[in-house]
Amino acid sequence: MEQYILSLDQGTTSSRAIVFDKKGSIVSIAQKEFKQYFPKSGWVEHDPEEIWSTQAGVAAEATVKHGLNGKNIAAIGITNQRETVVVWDRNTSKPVYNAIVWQDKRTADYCESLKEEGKGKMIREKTGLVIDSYFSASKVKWILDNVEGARERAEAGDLVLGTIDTWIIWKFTKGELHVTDVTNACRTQLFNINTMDWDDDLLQLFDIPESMLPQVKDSSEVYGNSKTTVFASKIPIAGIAGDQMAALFGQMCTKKGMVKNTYGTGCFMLMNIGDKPIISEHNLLTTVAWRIKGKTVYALEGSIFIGGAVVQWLRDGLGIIKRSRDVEPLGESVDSTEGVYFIPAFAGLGAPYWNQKAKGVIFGMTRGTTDAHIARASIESIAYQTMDILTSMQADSGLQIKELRVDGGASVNDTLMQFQADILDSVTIRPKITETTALGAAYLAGLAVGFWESEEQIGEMWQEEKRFEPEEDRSKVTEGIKGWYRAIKALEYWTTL
Ligand SMILES: Nc1ncnc2c1ncn2[C@@H]1O[C@H](COP(=O)(O)OP(=O)(O)O)[C@@H](O)[C@H]1O
Ligand SMILES: O=P(O)(O)OC[C@H](O)CO
Repeated sequence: MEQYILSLDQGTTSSRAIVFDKKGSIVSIAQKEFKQYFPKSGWVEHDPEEIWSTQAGVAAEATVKHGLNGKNIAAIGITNQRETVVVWDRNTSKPVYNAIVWQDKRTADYCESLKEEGKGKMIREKTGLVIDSYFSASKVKWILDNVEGARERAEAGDLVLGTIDTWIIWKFTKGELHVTDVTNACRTQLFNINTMDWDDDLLQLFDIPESMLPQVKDSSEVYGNSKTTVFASKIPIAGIAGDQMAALFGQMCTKKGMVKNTYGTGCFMLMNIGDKPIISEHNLLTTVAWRIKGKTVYALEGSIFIGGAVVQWLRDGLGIIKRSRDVEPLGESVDSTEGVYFIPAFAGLGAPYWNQKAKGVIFGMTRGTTDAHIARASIESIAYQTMDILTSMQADSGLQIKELRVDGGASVNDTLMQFQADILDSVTIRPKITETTALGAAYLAGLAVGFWESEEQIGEMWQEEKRFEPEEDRSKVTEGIKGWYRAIKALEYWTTL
């Protein structure tokens, strides 16, 4: 009976399931969006039961669609939106509150107070992270402090916590497994990336009982078998990774110095830095990329808040394009931006600037500026922001980047990809399969059950679709970069006035 790997990709706005064959090709996809809850300004929640029902639904749909059943599935790999956290009762499996999503800012003041108490250095050294409401720890503390009876129940050992991978596996195994992997654990802000274990000081600081924590596993191993009615047969669950780390693996960035950038709504860039964590001096995060057979690989990570979203703004805010893809011919209709720079800091500036007060600005307009120049400057802004992160990564790691692997919705834009190659002076490569997140989780699961034999074998399957070589004449590019830094400086100055 033909065998496949089923990859479950539980994202921020939708649950997806993709079936991969032995060649690493997609044979079937199913996707379902679910509801976003915004109970107050800055709060973002998901219903954990809906996360589970949509995920289970698409898992069955993707399998059946291709005429398969559970017996055709050699293993399940799971990848997920990171940091989002659920607290539930270990006896009834009922969540005590909605999942608090990574974007949720309700604990921002509490996090500020930790900074003021001078906890930043200790937390950075232990976790590789900055203090921020983005991570799970302060969210769990909020639930324990604000949901009636939660703290008592947690202290009595009745409540458990989990990132979304943990929640899905709990549901898939009917509460038999309470596990996570190192990539998800390291985004909770409770996990020490040096000792690779939960950290007592951090548990004490955030006031979270140890009994709530899942067991931390490798990213590729057989954790247990599925036990639900979704599939009649038992299927090994054999791979787990947070979505950005799964994408790094799916892009086969398995050697030190390899980098991927995902161009979605925002952009997430990760660089493989090998087997030792480097604490960033340029405001990047240090994170675990994966652990396979006990061997840990670390990554530096930088995120851009507004990436492809700038194109959505051109479409929905300015109304100068009808569909996202129209940005490309519009931007291509002029040879250059003619000195126009757009910094789309709609939600402040992320790494490496971390300027919360920054707002979007357009500099350098003349009477001759048209929608085409603005469109071109928008595309260039995505590439310039990416350059800023890569520059920091190179400085932190001492490694010179020769190629960038790309994926995500905006990576289909050839103008953007060529410009990216030009300003980085690095080859930019788009793979044949841009579903790299799901692919990474499939690879991790497939490796654990012997569906694929080795990383080397997988590396041979990985195929590029198109490569963009950098412009040889550097003069125009250098001028352009200088202008970007002037624009950034001007914006930073403006936020201090
Ligand atoms: N041709 C294009 N050029 C530039 N950006 C694009 C293009 N097509 C889609 N996008 C952008 O890609 C983003 C969607 O990418 P996707 O990977 O699906 O994002 P996410 O996973 O964050 O939802 C949108 O912000 C959209 O504006
Ligand atoms: O679900 P995505 O693709 O928006 O990814 C979310 C990230 O994991 C948040 O850190």
